[in-house]
Amino acid sequence: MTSLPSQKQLKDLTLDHVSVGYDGVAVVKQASFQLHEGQIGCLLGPSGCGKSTLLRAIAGFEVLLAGEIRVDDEVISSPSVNLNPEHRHIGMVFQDIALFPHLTIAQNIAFGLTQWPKDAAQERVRYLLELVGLSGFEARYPHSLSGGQQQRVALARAMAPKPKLLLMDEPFSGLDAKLREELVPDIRDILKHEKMSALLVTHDQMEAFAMADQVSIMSKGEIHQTGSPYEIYHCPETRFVASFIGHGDFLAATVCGANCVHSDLGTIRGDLDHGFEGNQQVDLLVRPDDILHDDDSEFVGTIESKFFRGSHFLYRVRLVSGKVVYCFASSHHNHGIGQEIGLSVHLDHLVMFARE
Ligand SMILES: Nc1ncnc2c1ncn2[C@@H]1O[C@H](COP(=O)(O)OP(=O)(O)OP(=O)(O)O)[C@@H](O)[C@H]1O
Repeated sequence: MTSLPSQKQLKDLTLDHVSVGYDGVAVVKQASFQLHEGQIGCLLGPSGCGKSTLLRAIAGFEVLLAGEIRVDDEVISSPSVNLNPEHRHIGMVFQDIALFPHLTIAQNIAFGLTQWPKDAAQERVRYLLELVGLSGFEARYPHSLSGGQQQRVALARAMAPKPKLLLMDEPFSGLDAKLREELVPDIRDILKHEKMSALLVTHDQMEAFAMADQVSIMSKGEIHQTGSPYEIYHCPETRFVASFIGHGDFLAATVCGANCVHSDLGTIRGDLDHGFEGNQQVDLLVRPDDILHDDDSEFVGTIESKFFRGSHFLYRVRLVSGKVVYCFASSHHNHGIGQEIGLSVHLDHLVMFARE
């Protein structure tokens, strides 16, 4: 596979205390993060938290109420600057794909290449068709392609003019789960092969983790944390991040010494780097994979409901204290609702927050 000479690539996208809103009311507040050359970033958060609004502001479709957006050292958006979207060299891929139905696949991909010499445009289309695995489809029309194939064409079309940055708004949400699972790593590989900087919007954490180098977690218009998927999962900085990612629950606990807490599920040990003091009341983060079904444990709970997940069950268990936690158990251990099971907690690193 040959690569055409690349044009000037993005060094840094910087969002500096960006506020965006409608009718003067901010729905994105003081958002800051940086995306570096060749990185894939992701805005992840629940519906209505402001992800698309922020993406639209980066694309130039919304005027900022406050803050700055910079590409390299150039301010492209601020309350007094709004560089025209066409001059930002930013490509976009949307959930609804929106290919031109009356154009062939090759014509769709060539759509943004009208300024290119004919030969170079044809070579670019040929290269991209090969890159997205659709060589031989050039003369077909969009309606004759599957949803996944159409989304590959949409990606090729957005990448064709070699934008500095690619913005992707829920690009996989119209596709079924199986197709999504195949397409997400493929698209990541394509972006990485092209060294394309990209920013994805999604509310699906598995998609975010599979695709992105860096994830920004948003809630109610604010970015709570930006970090690698590993940092976000293992070192959540706010309660929201802790509970939003990976079904986190909190156990009431009391610090009982260096690297140890007492809880409803006994004494739990693990690295503790938050500087909490002895006897301090805390909420300890536990996830379903931290709590194991353990017949030998003296700590028991009552199964309130259960969900079959193939290789394992997810049990919802009420502890003696009344607190509800979730735990995984092998699907060979099939317990009934109302039954008591023993539980033990296994944590390497204690993530906790001072009790409010
Ligand atoms: N054109 C608009 N005019 C007024 N309010 C809007 C407009 N577009 C979005 N909003 C509001 O701004 C808030 C953020 O919306 P936004 O679409 O950015 O969220 P989101 O996180 O992308 O949500 P989803 O995942 O559901 O697409 C919501 O309360 C929404 O109702």
